[in-house]
Amino acid sequence: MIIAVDGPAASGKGTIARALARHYALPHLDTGLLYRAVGQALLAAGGDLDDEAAALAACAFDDALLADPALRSEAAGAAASKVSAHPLVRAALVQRQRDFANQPGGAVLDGRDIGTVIAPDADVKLFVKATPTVRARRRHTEMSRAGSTMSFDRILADIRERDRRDMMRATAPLRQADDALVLDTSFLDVNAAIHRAIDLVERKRAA
Ligand SMILES: Nc1ncnc2c1ncn2[C@@H]1O[C@H](COP(=O)(O)OP(=O)(O)OP(=O)(O)O)[C@@H](O)[C@H]1O
Ligand SMILES: Nc1ccn([C@@H]2O[C@H](COP(=O)(O)O)[C@@H](O)[C@H]2O)c(=O)n1
Repeated sequence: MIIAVDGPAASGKGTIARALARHYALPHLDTGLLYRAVGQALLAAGGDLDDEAAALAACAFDDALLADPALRSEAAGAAASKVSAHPLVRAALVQRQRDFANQPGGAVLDGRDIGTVIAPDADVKLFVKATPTVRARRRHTEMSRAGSTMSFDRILADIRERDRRDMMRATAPLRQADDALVLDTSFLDVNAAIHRAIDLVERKRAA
């Protein structure tokens, strides 16, 4: 079974994708990490995030980079959002993601274009969303716990900017697949969101 989980930043899609992978004993790929690694590799090489050729070269990053905790930072997310708009970068990362999705037994992938581009024939597609304010509050809590002093307002502005960039880009923009099931987590805690996701998968499988 292939499960595609898409949605905007801090909507909870990673939390849900990991839980679904555990529940169904499937491998999981956080595809955002790939774009974060490209951005990080490019910056480490002194490159410009707007330079598509340099960003393409950074797609050959060392996989050890995927374990770097620095990839989880807001700065890495913002860099990822910029390099991910380059069509050549997206093209360079497609096959790796499709191979992961199509492995025997299936997989869970989360990102922005899983249900629309990477795995358009996925058995189940979830589109996870929450209001920008709720997402910013979650991110603020997460970052404060990790020692960050970034203000709520700044995080909210970053989230809005990332949404705009991800939705407006020409290639593989963030959008809900026509056959995706929507899961709004704005008023659900983590456990309730996970239960709802499992329920949606079960209903889809039974249909
Ligand atoms: N339903 C929920 N209620 C409260 N907090 C949540 C909920 N879902 C996730 N969180 C928390 O919100 C933060 C963002 O969640 P998560 O990393 O799953 O989002 P994401 O959509 O994968 O983000 P990104 O796109 O940046 O990778 C985490 O700190 C997570 O623990
Ligand atoms: N399938 C994907 C996944 C991610 N991106 C871009 O990467 C940025 C970081 O993603 P996170 O999920 O780790 O927050 C995100 O803002 C997107 O620009 C993508 O384009 N496609």
